[in-house]
Amino acid sequence: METVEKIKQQITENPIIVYMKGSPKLPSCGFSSQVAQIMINCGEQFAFVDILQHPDIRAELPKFANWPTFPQLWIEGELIGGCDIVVDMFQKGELQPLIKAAAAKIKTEE
Ligand SMILES: N[C@@H](CCC(=O)N[C@@H](CS)C(=O)NCC(=O)O)C(=O)O
Ligand code: FES
Repeated sequence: METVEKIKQQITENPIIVYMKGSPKLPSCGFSSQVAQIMINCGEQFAFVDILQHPDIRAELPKFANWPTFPQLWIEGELIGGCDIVVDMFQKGELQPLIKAAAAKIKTEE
């Protein structure tokens, strides 16, 4: 499958997905670690892709997303942002409702 198709499939099939360096349990970069910690804190399941294991996605996603860096949080097929934005939204209490709403939809669909 073409990389862009793979990305589209991932963001469609996973209502909450983080593209990051390393894994939530073992992040390979402080920015990815911060976002993973916040996601864990929100208490809902989320998917992740370790872009260090997927150089094709690392190369293609920034073009597709029009966002140059990692991590990237995507909710329901839309880019929410990187580390700065996620931290800011979390601190303002704006992230949790988004996560909860997306997670609630997953639970209803099951
Ligand atoms: N200010 C950024 C910090 C993230 C960042 O600068 N990421 C860099 C270093 S980890 C990056 O992804 N560079 C491109 C790459 O490594 O492919 C944010 O809010 O997400
Ligand atoms: S890997 Fe060096 S700043 Fe993220």
